[in-house]
Amino acid sequence: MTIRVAVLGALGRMGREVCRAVDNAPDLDLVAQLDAGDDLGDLGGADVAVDFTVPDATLGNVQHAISRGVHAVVGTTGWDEGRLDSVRSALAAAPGTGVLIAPNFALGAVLTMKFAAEAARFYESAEVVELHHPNKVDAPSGTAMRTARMIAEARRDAGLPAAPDATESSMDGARGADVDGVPVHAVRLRGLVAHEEVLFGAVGETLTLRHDSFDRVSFMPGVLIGVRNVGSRPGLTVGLDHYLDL
Ligand SMILES: NC(=O)C1=CN([C@@H]2O[C@H](COP(=O)(O)OP(=O)(O)OC[C@H]3O[C@@H](n4cnc5c(N)ncnc54)[C@H](OP(=O)(O)O)[C@@H]3O)[C@@H](O)[C@H]2O)C=CC1
Ligand SMILES: O=C(O)C1=N[C@H](C(=O)O)C[C@H](O)C1
Repeated sequence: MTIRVAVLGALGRMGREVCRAVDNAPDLDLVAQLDAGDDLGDLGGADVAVDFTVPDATLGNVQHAISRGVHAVVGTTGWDEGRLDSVRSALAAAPGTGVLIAPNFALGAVLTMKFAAEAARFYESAEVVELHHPNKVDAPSGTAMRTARMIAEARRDAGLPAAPDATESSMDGARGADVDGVPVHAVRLRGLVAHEEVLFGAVGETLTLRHDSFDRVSFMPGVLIGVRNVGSRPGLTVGLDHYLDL
């Protein structure tokens, strides 16, 4: 059966790539390409809406899709617990509808988060460095924030104390953003696409996990997994790892 797909943010860097990937998939039909200022209407009669827009717009877009019984696959960043709760409330009135929100659709990035969560309990120190193209509007990246939160949760579960840090005075920002107790540093550099390093330290050793997306095509296999499966996963799912049974 063909799945009809609407792309929101279709003129953006990710949206253009998603339109190409959907166009090239024999089992998918690209029925709507919508961008800022467009009336979302009935989303072109889509079964699934894919959202790569901006943090300020994505919640409204998802609520619009849910209100029409259209499943949603969302890569846009800027989600916090309050916004996720709004999605859950909207879904309560549309029990058959599925929403997948994933901060990163690159398989290597999903694995990096998983490996980071596994490694966290063995190390005294952990920090995250994310590196992106300079047109990115948010910092830290959604991926880095999720990685930091997964590390923090694993550290708490293992009963680890705060990582040692004797810094008494520093310039603003020098120690990065504090995400659930894990320092997260953001680099913006021409030439980059999307990259992340997770640094772990213990006495006498370090472990570095690194993932690089050199091209936005790297996100497409994950997006298509989302599009093909969201219809059979009602409710809200956060993270592509759940669709991969990791
Ligand atoms: N989960 C993942 O794997 C990935 C997630 N991302 C995230 O995806 C998002 C988009 O990234 P990127 O493509 O680089 O950004 P872009 O700025 O290139 O694209 C966003 C597009 O959305 C449009 N837009 C703005 N508001 C609306 C609206 N209300 N409805 C429809 N379209 C709208 C923008 O139009 P205009 O420019 O006119 O405002 C623009 O064309 C970011 O949050 C980014 O972090 C990025 C890569 C991978
Ligand atoms: O804006 C981007 O480019 C990216 N955004 C996502 C994020 O904030 O984590 C995913 C990836 O890092 C690329």
